[in-house]
Amino acid sequence: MAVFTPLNDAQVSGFLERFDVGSLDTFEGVASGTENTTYFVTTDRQSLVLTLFEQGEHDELPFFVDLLDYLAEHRLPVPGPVHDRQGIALQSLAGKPALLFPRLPGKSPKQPNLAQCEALGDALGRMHFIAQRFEGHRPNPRDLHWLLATHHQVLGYLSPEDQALMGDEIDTYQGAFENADSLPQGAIHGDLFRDNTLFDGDRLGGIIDFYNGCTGDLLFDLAIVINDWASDTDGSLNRERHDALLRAYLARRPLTASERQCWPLMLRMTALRYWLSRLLVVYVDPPAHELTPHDPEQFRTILVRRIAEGALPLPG
Ligand SMILES: Nc1ncnc2c1ncn2[C@@H]1O[C@H](COP(=O)(O)OP(=O)(O)OP(=O)(O)O)[C@@H](O)[C@H]1O
Ligand SMILES: N[C@@H](CCO)C(=O)O
Repeated sequence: MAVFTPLNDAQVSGFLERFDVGSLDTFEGVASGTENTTYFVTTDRQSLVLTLFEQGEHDELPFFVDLLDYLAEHRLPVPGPVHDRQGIALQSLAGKPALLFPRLPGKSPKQPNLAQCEALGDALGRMHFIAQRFEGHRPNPRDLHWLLATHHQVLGYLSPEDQALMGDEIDTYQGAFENADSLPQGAIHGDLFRDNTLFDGDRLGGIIDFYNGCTGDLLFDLAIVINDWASDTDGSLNRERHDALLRAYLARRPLTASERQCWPLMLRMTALRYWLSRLLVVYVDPPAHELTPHDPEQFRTILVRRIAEGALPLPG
């Protein structure tokens, strides 16, 4: 369902001629994905991914290209965009902005094992370490300001208890984060769920889908990852996955005192960030296609657990 723009053989072959990647063998639309059109393309030389951008702010695409270039240059497992014969990555095809990527190996883990959690923690720690020196800038579109400005849109769909829960939480974050010492900032992925990683066995083949990438608190990114990778189905933290991921991360980038202090609340704020974004998809801005939206309740459950149980001790 992720082929919003159909392409024919002539369009794809003509497109590939702009690059030094060989000539077209086959191409097929990719069914997963919800926002962009994605094709797997094979040439006589390599496997590639062609993405056409269907929505979003197209003037932000250079930020994503620069970030992926930068991370790939630093040997992070990300798909560095292929540049054409003139050195340009960002293209146009069928009237849409288009990028060509190497196809990375592996598939997304639904239930990551401890070696996979460790591999992801290590890569994220390395990524955050070097991302602090990335010079591009894009404000975090899903930070506390966004929560404050947007949550009113869903309150009318919630029970009185959930309205109070959401409102009280946002008040708490405001009080705490606005008075906290500043947190280390850098380029962040912004949505590093399991389905945005590819694993070949225990080896991390790649981190993909950087289109929520932005400049923000590194801790925000880490909390998103822990809530997705280390939550059990009842929302509570799974100590083994939590420790495997964080031990590897902290070996690459230790947290500051201020980050350690903010950690329990950051886990709550990023849980609420997804509760809210999923509620917006369900009630306010449903997508034009028939894919089943992600369940907001899952992140309400995680939020309630984090409030009741707090964070686990950081390993080491
Ligand atoms: N470089 C790559 N290597 C291998 N597979 C890829 C690559 N890029 C994308 N894919 C595959 O294409 C799918 C869709 O890509 P992507 O996640 O970028 O699309 P999207 O429409 O933004 O989806 P989402 O719903 O995750 O936001 C991925 O789930 C993955 O299977
Ligand atoms: N990772 C998001 C969807 C893509 O932005 C979610 O689970 O709600």
